[in-house]
Amino acid sequence: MALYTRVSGSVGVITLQNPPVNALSAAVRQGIVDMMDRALSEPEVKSVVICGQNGKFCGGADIKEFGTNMSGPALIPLIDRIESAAKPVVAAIEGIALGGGLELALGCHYRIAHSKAKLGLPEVSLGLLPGAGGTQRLPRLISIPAALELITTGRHVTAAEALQLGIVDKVTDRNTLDEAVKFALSVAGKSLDLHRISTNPCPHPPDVDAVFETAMQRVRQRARGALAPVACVQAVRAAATLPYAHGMERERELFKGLFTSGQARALQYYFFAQRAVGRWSTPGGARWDTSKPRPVRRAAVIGLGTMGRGITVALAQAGLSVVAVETNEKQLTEAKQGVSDMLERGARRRGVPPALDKVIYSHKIQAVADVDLVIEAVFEDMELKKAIFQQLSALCKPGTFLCTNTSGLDIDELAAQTQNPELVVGMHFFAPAHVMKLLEVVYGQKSSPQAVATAMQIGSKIGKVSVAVGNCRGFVGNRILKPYLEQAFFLLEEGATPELVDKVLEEFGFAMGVFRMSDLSGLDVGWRVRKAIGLVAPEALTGPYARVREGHRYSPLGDLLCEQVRFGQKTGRGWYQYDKPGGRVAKPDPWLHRFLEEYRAQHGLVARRIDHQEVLDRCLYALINEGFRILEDGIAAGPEDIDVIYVLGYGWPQHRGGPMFYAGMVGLNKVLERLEHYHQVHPDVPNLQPCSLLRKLVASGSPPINKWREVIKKPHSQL
Ligand SMILES: CC/C=C\C=C\CC(=O)SCCNC(=O)CCNC(=O)[C@H](O)C(C)(C)COP(=O)(O)OP(=O)(O)OC[C@H]1O[C@@H](n2cnc3c(N)ncnc32)[C@H](O)[C@@H]1OP(=O)(O)O
Repeated sequence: MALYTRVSGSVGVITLQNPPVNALSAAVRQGIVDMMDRALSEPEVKSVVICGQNGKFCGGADIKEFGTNMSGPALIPLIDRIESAAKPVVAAIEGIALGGGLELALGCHYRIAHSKAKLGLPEVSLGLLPGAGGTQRLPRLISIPAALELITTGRHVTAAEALQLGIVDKVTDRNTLDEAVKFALSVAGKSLDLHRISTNPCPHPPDVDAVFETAMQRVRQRARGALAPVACVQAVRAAATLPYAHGMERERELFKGLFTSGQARALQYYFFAQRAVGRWSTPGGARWDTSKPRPVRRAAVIGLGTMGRGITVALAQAGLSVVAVETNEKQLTEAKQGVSDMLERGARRRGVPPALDKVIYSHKIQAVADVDLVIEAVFEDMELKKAIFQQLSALCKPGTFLCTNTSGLDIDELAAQTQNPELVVGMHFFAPAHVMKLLEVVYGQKSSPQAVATAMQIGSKIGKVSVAVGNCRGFVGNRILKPYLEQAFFLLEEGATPELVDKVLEEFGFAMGVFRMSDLSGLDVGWRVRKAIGLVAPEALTGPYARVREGHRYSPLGDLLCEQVRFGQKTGRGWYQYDKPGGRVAKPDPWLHRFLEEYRAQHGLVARRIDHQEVLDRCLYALINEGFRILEDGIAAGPEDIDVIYVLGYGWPQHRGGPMFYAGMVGLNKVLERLEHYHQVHPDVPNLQPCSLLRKLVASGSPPINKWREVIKKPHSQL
């Protein structure tokens, strides 16, 4: 709803009231209409101010209303009514003016913002475009190139940048409402002709066609199949080429197309999923709302390889004091330089002083004695990690949380090395650790609720989306990755090439196909893990057992490449070739094609033509099937956890919501039917055998994703 008050005798103040972000629900829209009528009809009122309750102007349309039978006044006529009012209307922007909230402000004649406010049109990240005149008013106000950039990226701008761009008229450090009222008094009775943005012409750059062509190329490249960014460019083009009324028609038409799209549903699901993962729970009954984190002032990082350096930077940038330990003197010297460079680069980008003084370096593990939390980030070797956990347990002050950045080793085995296993949790970062938004917080059998809560809180403090998951080999992300990789290898054995598989996955929207990704992250990483668990044959096997492990089909292709020191980009050769070690541009490699032919001949495999659909089906459905197993095992509390992990950590396209959401979109019965088919063709591949939770869901009538937890019936259900 909206509240109306009169201040200073002649200013009508309309306050939007809809916590937590004053979203434009039906009740708020109705409130604005009613209060505007009142303000315009009271003869004593000479000007109007619109503001939001609790220091937030407006977070835009109420996303929870999308997909329901929307009632109440429509936003476009409401904004038009404000703009055409005969009395000046001033938006007093505190906190946020986003999406429909900024569009509402653009309908006002003036905008005053607090210096800490953020403004933006982020609809593109919800699969939409600004559909209440934003695509037509913003270019008229700030120019086509600037509007294109903001609308196609959804970027939030600071009040200072908004002032520079011309989005707001004034920025204040004082009480925004008081300033807006003063301003409203000063403009009462003045002509509003130049302040009705929709009546102004859209300023044309001389090379307008080139501007749109470049913008379209850029969004198509970045969008990887997403519809909204493309529609945003088309809508802004309408502002540049059509009169306002026709531009609005075009905006409405494009908005309608997006609003009902699967992509918009997926992105809106993903928006809420990212928030839902914060309401974590464990099968033991620990929960986000009953577990209190302990404050962490000083942390330590053990091991300053690539991951340890990134973690150090992430912690220091968030203001934590860090003791960075590396026992190898040469590595320590390099790490000091590397961490300092990263901190300086990050500080330059963010316009703040570098947090160099937050990091103390040491080559002695004893330096951790006084910290509140340690993150071990040494080489992925269980024996080495065990030894370190024994040392940490003896050296650290009582109560220090001991965390490991392992990407898949057993947390309980590490916890068992310590005197206080309840203090041990996994904190699995993704490379580069100071950049990637994802953190898997892995609880073991004995992890205390406080340890989980503390790791989750550190995650949010350093800007990560943290997901609490159970302990199993590979946790959630790497466990799901395994059957996906496995299918990709099998497809090569059967006749595909890395180029074909990658092309299909990239067309689906993955940031990178599986083989290009593997070359980037290094083939040797998985090889070492496979060796440690006894999957890699000590010498080249031939005959029927060469491609079988533990009674199931196994592809040694990755191992064979590693034996040739083809580790990917770092060695200049992997599934592709690169112009030099460390090169980035993947080129098809005739050597690899010959190698595959010889391999097939050696193992009596006959290459067949593999179509795109089969590549997609087998890679994605094997992955999704493992996702259902993870839910069944209670390793993830709900499908949102898996989806957020896969989007943020593994390049799954956001506009497809995540693998579990995608399964629901495709239809669970179709996923089941395809898995049954492929398992029949490949009975020696257990990962293709449909999991019983998937069967159970289909038998329950394939409920929507927000009802899956009722079928899973795990104790830590949150939905
Ligand atoms: C003809 C059609 C006309 C107009 C169409 C207009 C389209 C739009 O306006 S679409 C909406 C555009 N707005 C946004 O995209 C903003 C989305 N929100 C955010 O980015 C952030 O929430 C934030 C506003 C920057 C606040 O961030 P933070 O302080 O970190 O809090 P959160 O945890 O993110 O949010 C708190 C709480 O609020 C819920 N929420 C936020 N925005 C909305 C919204 N627009 N509608 C409904 N609910 C919203 C959010 O989900 C959180 O609640 P949970 O219960 O925890 O999920």
